[in-house]
Amino acid sequence: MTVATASRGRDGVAADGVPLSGTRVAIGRARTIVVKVGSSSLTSASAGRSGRGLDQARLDALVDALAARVRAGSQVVLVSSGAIAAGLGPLGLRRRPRDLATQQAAASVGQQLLAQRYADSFGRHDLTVGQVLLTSDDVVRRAHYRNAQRTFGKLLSFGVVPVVNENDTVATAEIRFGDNDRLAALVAHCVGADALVLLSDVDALYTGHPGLPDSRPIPEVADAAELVGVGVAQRGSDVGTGGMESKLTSALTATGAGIPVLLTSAEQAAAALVADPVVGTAFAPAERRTSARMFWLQHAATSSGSLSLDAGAVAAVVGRRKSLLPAGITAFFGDFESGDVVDLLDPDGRVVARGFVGHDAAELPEMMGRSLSALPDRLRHPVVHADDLIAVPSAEGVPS
Ligand SMILES: Nc1ncnc2c1ncn2[C@@H]1O[C@H](COP(=O)(O)OP(=O)(O)O)[C@@H](O)[C@H]1O
Ligand SMILES: N[C@@H](CCC(=O)OP(=O)(O)O)C(=O)O
Repeated sequence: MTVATASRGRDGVAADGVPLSGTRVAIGRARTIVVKVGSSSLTSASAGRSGRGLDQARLDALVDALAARVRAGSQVVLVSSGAIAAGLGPLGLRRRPRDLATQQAAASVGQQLLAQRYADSFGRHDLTVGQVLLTSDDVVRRAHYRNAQRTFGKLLSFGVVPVVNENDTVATAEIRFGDNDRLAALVAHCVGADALVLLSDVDALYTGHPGLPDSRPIPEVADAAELVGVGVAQRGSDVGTGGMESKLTSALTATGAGIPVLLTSAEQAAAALVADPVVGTAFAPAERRTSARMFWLQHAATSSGSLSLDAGAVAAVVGRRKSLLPAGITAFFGDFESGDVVDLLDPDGRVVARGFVGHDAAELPEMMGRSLSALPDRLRHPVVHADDLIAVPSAEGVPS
């Protein structure tokens, strides 16, 4: 694994003379910044009556750092986990429940507490917060997405700090994000953020699990390819859900949309949110920003069906960015029409790309496995054109 110097944008020099990558300079100067904090960073064992509970000192320290950034002229959106963790104590639960109904009950109680704590804490800085609870429907459906975008815009124009969480209480298994790391990347895109800061209980991304003696922090990630070989544990902490894998997926989602990302611990929030942040791991934005249409296709849209590809078609579509031709399709599922969104599956059934399909499902039986030249004129065009296709990023190749 290489530990590269990510320096998209102009490099700089921190106050103490340390050279700063362009990514870090951009994060330090971001006008609109989305900050995500995980449950483990807002709770502690000592703060809870039975299990972990909301830790007011930790929450206040985070809010102080965010308020300083607002005072410095930035617009800040906070994506905060912690509703379920905050609800455990009041319900007499010792640990995070596994079943959805009890998680929802805990979130209902905990979100209320969390929102009140944030309102009080930001109030110390004369800042007003606005609660925004989202389900995946709010980003999957374009009209809802634009509605959320307008709401964020209005809140920010009033100088309000939006505090976002998943609407756990009403989200059913089907419409759940399940982890706020992904939600934070989508919110960053939605508000047109200039930077995303992911705050967790670990100070950086490490080459392996931070508990292992050989693991070393990675200061800069210039490209997703550098993550191959990095070891991540899939499970999160006892109170969180995501784990490091979901943070990497979130970081790659944001950088793919041209948004630089800083990953560090909530304890370093003050150092992460100043002008020249030297802490944590900085992920450089991709050189080419994904268009809003393709970002939506890649990360948010629900698919109407799927196409199974043979290995050659996967290599052509994902590796060489070619159009998907009927010869490489081995099966299809769903009743889609031309223009609908479909998932493209590799021979192991993993989603490797998504696209706007160019044919109705009813046309495919006649086309599958055949070359275009063997088809009648009306069917002689790609099943998914290269311009309508996007590979799905994953933190795969990142074994646990
Ligand atoms: N390669 C790695 N680098 C850093 N942390 C890792 C790595 N692999 C696993 N982790 C673990 O991921 C955890 C953070 O995930 P999680 O508990 O879900 O955080 P949060 O509640 O902040 O979302 C850390 O506590 C750390 O032990
Ligand atoms: N929406 C849930 C948090 C889910 C989640 O992603 O948690 P975490 O891994 O701590 O960021 C809650 O508020 O409890």
